[in-house]
Amino acid sequence: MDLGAVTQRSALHAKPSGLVLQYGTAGFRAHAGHLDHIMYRMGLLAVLRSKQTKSTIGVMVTASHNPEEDNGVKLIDPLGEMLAPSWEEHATRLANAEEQELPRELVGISEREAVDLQQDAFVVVGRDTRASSEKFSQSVIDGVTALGGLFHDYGLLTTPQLHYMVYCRNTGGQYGKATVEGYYQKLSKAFVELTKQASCSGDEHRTLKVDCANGIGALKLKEMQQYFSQGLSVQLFNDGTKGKLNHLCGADFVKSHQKPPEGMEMKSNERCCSFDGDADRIVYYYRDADGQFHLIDGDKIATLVSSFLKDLLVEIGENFNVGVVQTAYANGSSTRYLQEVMKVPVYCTKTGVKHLHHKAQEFDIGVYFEANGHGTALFSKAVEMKIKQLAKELEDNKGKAAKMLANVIDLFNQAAGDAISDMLVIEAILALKGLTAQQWDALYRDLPNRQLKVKVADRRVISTTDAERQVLTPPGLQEVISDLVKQYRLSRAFVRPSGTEDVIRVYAEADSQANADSLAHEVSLAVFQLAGGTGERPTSGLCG
Ligand SMILES: CC(=O)N[C@H]1[C@@H](OP(=O)(O)O)O[C@H](CO)[C@@H](O)[C@@H]1O
Ligand SMILES: [Mg+2]
Repeated sequence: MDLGAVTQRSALHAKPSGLVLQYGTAGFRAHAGHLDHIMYRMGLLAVLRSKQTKSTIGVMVTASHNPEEDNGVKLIDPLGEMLAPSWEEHATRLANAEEQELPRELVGISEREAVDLQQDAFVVVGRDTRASSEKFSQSVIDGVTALGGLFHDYGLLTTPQLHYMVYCRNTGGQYGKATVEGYYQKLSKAFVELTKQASCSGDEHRTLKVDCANGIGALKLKEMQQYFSQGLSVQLFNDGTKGKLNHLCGADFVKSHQKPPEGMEMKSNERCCSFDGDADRIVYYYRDADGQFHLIDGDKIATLVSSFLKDLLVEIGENFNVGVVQTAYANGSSTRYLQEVMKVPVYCTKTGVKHLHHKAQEFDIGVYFEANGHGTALFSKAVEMKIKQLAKELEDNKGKAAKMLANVIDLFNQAAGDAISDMLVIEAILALKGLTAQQWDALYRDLPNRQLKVKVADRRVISTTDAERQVLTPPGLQEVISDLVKQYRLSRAFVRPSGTEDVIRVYAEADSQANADSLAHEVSLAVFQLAGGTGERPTSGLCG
């Protein structure tokens, strides 16, 4: 390791004194002014991880749905997955080390992780459309080359596209070609094949309105649309030509405010969807004939997808085990519908896609979605091979179903939740089933719910268990929450420290919106009192 080069260059990427950042649920995120040294150091860390795993590692520069002024960075592990937890700790240590400590930290990580320093390293880099992202990707590359690593800079990519590239590169091209063109072709081919099988009753040429959050999704969807235009026309809004990234638009805005994005013209009963700023989340929505807005979130996407997959499995007569993975934020109605009506086993994990992804890998077919629209479906290798073989062998309706399944497998991005891939999956399913957005929405009715945020002096005072549904500390808080919940019908509430913001998140649901709001408010007050709230006491009627 040429530690001289590391030190020399680190002076060009100086750490602001006193700044402490943590590798959280989605890597590092902060105001862009605080991040240059982090980028450089993540380039260094990616080299060590690449040497240790003898694989290509990804580094994505993005802050997803956060404001334009922020930025962030995360590492992508060999199979397109989020960075392993023990390396998250290394990332945090490296990020916070003083400059003169850097060489020692790098040696320490290499020793602890038994990194073979003679091994070559290869890192792929991608970035979103933020003004600071281009310069930051250069800082990452500075870190990579300081440790002698080789790299490929993909430039502008959606986050899931970079996950896909990493996965392709580390599986010898079996998963697909590791180019943007390869991604477009693989997904579009599967989509066009699928929609050819649809009877297209009524809606001969399908159209969809897409709010791209003024982000990278707009650029990539514009490039890609010619590949799938046979099966779907997309009309892009908030494409970045005028508006500001994530400002009053995008999947996070629509989900948390439960209203349409600015800048989109919605006619009644038109199917619309929103991506977030790095295009790894998607939510759908429509306005009914009375002008009322209806959100179709990640829970309903998981329901649509798993019911479609189950029907196809019944048709071909295969009894694979299908599981759905959610977090505590999943609407109670969705969990009940999946378990009681669809008879699908449902599991709850901690928030953050890495937890859902790992759980989903335990099934033959694992479908996972966060309520906010981040998710995908995973198919075990054995299942994938079996289905692709059946698609060749079976005939008639069974053969048709097996071919559909084979195409759906290719259409999902199994490396990560992906707004573009999920959009095409959903559009194909709706076309094949002849469903309108309203009919999809009518599968079950969401329980009214409310999310709030509470500021506390130190959010680590709240610890949780049972997939974040129960509070362990501070003492007494869980009892208060349980008592409050008992005072409402069909109610549920939990609190947890956010992994991406310095707040405690409060979630409540109940039989009416007024009751969900009131329960969320009372729980917020309990958090404020028992967990060291700062600033103003929570007032009722606040939307988190
Ligand atoms: C309630 C909620 O939506 N939480 C989000 C948010 O995490 P927090 O730990 O709640 O801040 O950001 C994560 C990363 O994007 C995402 O995975 C997660 O679902
Ligand atoms: Mg995102």
